[in-house]
Order: sequence, then C-alpha cells, then structure tokens
Amino acid sequence: MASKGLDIKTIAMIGCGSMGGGMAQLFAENGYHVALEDPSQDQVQAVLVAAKASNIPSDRFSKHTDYKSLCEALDSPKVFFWSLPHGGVGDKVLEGLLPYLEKGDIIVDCGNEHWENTERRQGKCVTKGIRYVGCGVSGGYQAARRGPSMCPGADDETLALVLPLLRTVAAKDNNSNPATGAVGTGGAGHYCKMIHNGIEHGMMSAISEAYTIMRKGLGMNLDEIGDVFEQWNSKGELQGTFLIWISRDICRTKNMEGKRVLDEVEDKVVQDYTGEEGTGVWSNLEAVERHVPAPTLTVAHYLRIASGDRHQRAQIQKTFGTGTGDPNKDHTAAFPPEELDVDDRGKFLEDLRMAVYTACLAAYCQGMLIIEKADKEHHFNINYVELMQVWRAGCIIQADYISETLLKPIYDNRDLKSESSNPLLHQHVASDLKRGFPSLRKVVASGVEADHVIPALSATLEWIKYMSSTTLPANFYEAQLDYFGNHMYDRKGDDGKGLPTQGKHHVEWKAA
Ligand SMILES: NC(=O)C1=CN([C@@H]2O[C@H](COP(=O)(O)OP(=O)(O)OC[C@H]3O[C@@H](n4cnc5c(N)ncnc54)[C@H](OP(=O)(O)O)[C@@H]3O)[C@@H](O)[C@H]2O)C=CC1
Ligand SMILES: O=C(CO)[C@H](O)[C@H](O)COP(=O)(O)O
Repeated sequence: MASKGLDIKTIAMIGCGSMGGGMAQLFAENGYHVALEDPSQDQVQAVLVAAKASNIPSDRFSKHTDYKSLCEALDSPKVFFWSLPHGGVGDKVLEGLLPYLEKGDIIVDCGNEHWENTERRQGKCVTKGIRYVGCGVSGGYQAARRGPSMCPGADDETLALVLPLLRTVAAKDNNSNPATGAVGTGGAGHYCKMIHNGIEHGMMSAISEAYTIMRKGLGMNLDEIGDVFEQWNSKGELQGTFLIWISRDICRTKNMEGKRVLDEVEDKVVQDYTGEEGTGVWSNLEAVERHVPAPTLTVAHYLRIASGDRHQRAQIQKTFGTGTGDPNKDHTAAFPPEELDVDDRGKFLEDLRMAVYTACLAAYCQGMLIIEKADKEHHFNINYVELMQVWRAGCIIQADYISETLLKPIYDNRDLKSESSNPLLHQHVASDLKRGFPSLRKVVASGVEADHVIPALSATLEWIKYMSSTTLPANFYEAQLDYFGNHMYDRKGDDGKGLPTQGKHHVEWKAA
C-alpha cells in the first residue's frame, strides 16, 4: 500500500524489540513490506513468529543482517523506522547507514531519544539532504502492535511527507482521528514525548499513592479497589484515563495459582538505575533548568529513585528501627502507614477520586508549562492543537476529560503569540484545580496523619497553594539571602509587576 505523502511500499525497521517488533507487524498488517534489522536474530525471529500467529503473510517481511542488503530492499526514498535504545546506539546506526543513504532518504527515530541528540543528528543529516524525524512513540508494546500515539518533529516539508504514513498506523481516537500530527520543528517531537513521560510519572505516582491509601488506609481488598478504578474511569473527571483503566486490570489479574500478581511485585522501580530509560531524569532537569516548578513530576521521580535502591532502604529502616512493641502493627517501615480515621468511606473515596484527578491535572499543567517555556526559548514552533491530538489516543497519559474539556479549548482557535497558553491563566482550568483543592487537602491531611507515602498528592497541594499566592514565605528567604550574601531584594511593590529581575535594595542587617 502506498502512502499519499510517499510513494513507497517498503519500509525498514531497525531495532526489533518490544516496540520495533510490534510496529513492524503493524506496518506489515497495513500492507507494507517490512525489512527487519536487529543484531539479535532471536528478536527478528520473534517478530516473524508473532506475525504468523496474527496471520500476516510472511512475504511481507525480509530479514537483513547488514545495511547494504537492508538498503537494497527499500524503495526510493528509503524510509527507515528506528526503535533503538537512546544515546550512542543511534549514532552508531547512523554512521553505519550513511554510506548507503541518498538525498531524500528518511529516518524516523521512534525511540525515547534525547531531543538534543535528535537535533545533532538532524544537523548531520541535513547537510547530505537526508531527512531525520524525531518521533516519540507512546503506548507501550501493546500499542506498538495495535497503533501507538506518534509525536513527530522535523521541518514542515519532511513532516508533510511522513505524516500520511504515520496516520495510517497511529492509534485512532473516538472520532477515528489518528493520534499524530505536525508537532513542531527540530527535536520538538522527542521533547514533547519526554515531557509526556514526565507527566506520566506524576500521574502514575498519584494513582499508586491512592491505591495504597485504599489498601492499607481503608483496608480494601483488590477486588474492591479494582471496582473503584473502574468507576473512576467510566465517568467524571477521570473518565477515559488510560492509567486508571490499567489500574483496574492490575488489581484483578491473577497468576496460574489464582493469586494476585500485584502481590508478587516488589516495591522498586529501577529504570533510572539501569539507564534503560532517560525521559524521567531529562524532563525534571528541563523543568529545573527552565525555571518551571513541576513538583508533581519531580517528587514522583524522587519516589522512583528512592524505591530503586530497596537494599539501601532496608538498611536505613534498620537504623531507624521499626519496633513499636505491638505485634499487630506493620513492621515493614520505620513509619508504617496506618488505617485512616475515616467516618464515611464513600465520601472519602469521592475525595480520593478528586485528589487523584487534581494531581493528574496538575501533572498535565506542569508538563505544558515546561513545553511552553522550552518552545519560547528554543523556537520549536510547537503546534499545540496537533500535540493535543497526539495525546488523544494510544498513549499512556491519555485522559479524555483533561484533554477535551480543559486543555484543548486553551489551544483551539487561539493566537498563542498574543495570548498565554499557561493553563493556570485560563479560568476553566483554575476553577477545576480550585474545585479539587478541598478534596486533595482532606486526603493529604488524612494521609499525613496516618504516615502514608503520598509525595505526588502532597506536592500537588503545595504547588496549587504557592502558584496562586503572592504572600509566600519567600520574603523571609529573600531577607536571609540579603543578610548573608548581599543579594539585594525588591521592596513591596517596587516594580509593580514582580518580574523575575534582581532587586535593588540591600540592608546592613548587622554591621560587618
Ligand atoms: N517499551 C516501551 O514501553 C516503550 C519504549 N520506547 C522506546 O522505544 C525504544 C525501544 O524500546 P523497546 O522496544 O522497549 O526496547 P528493546 O530493548 O525491547 O528493543 C530495542 C532493540 O534494539 C536492538 N538494538 C540494539 N542495538 C542495535 C543496533 N545497533 N542496531 C539495530 N538494533 C539494535 C536491541 O537488540 P538487542 O536486544 O540485541 O540489544 C533490541 O532488539 C527505546 O528508545 C524506548 O525508550 C518508547 C515507548 C514505549
Ligand atoms: O516511554 C514509555 C511510555 O511512554 C515507556 O513505557 C518507557 O519504557 C517508560 O519508561 P520510564 O518510566 O522510565 O520513562
């Protein structure tokens, strides 16, 4: 099948692991011939076996162990999809391919690559007339097979060429529109995918915290919790939220012995240690470097990295001591989470739902603030309407209500050059955060009282307070800075605007 933008029938898939393998089958299912290349022949074989099981004709694939034969199997222009680990691997593959590439050939890098690597490679390719698209892909291996969310960034001409191809395979939203679009120039696609993952981590943490509150704080069993997630996902502010939906399944899934799989899972996330993924680290570095407070994302990340070294936590736990003397108490933590003092469980669960929603909305807002800042500073020329569409299906942060009701109206039909896209400056978003605040405060207060681990929920509460206040404890902070460092301060109302510029006053708080 030929795509409208490119008259090709064959594509290459370089990297045939979880994601690349799924996408290879997806392209083949859509009529393309897929030339497979991966150093692991087992991976390539696994793709062919899975494709056979899906009744995809075997002649839709060819296997290649060198770039020459891979390139000979392709049409002109040659189109390569990459699904590789981030970092040096991509550079190595590009070096290997370059001798066989011609003007007009296209590379679509579908890994979670760092956007600066993407732009560096785009710079290298452009001198040879080769088009390099940084295309974040989301939804995990199942979406890769069924149809992922695809977030491409490149120059307009290149995007116009590849988008018909991406639209063919991308996930489709409820109106059958593909979850892809012309997101922006240069590394914009990988930048937005990186922030997608930052938002993802904030949402995941808030939901995981709610799970523990239900399990340990309210004494609910997994069937009951699964039912709660199902209800949350079916109506109201959390409806159509992919992570809530999979949370239901996680609660219900049993192993061969009929026991819950979740109860076998150790409490540690190690991707940041193994270097397997980088998006969480990078998105938080971006937030800090661009002066965007994104605590829901950041504390979620701290929880992950604290969790990763469980061995160290066990040692610290011993140092703190866990003995309360009461054999009925939980002895698996220095500050074991206790049952919550809740009068009306139904009412509290409604507060919990709103608290989780508020944290998810906050994570989205914080992510969008980082993107907006980077866009202004780096001139990604982001098309926010298209970006919203990328997140409407197939991706991990899919959240129908947040996207459709709250964020989309900010970007639709607006001239963002003259109007701010800061979600917090839009009344309907501010109203929703304000509406969720009392529930979030109740949940955080109860959670804190009972020693629950609730970083994303509590950090979101603080974020809402400090982002909407003009009487922060920062006046005292500023005074301390001026006292010891002569760092200067503004007097109340000095410039009338409170812009982030250095103050003009210093006081000798104590004679030197
Ligand atoms: N898993 C997920 O849920 C998602 C992953 N991603 C991103 O997609 C990319 C791929 O991830 P995933 O499929 O999970 O990872 P896998 O490890 O399953 O797949 C990566 C594949 O790339 C192969 N590879 C390594 N070096 C080369 C090379 N020089 N040439 C060709 N192939 C090579 C690996 O082979 P070998 O095993 O022999 O090293 C492996 O088969 C990553 O950037 C990841 O961050 C994006 C969204 C979701
Ligand atoms: O990109 C993804 C989803 O969007 C991948 O699932 C990725 O593996 C998640 O890893 P991490 O949590 O370390 O970012």
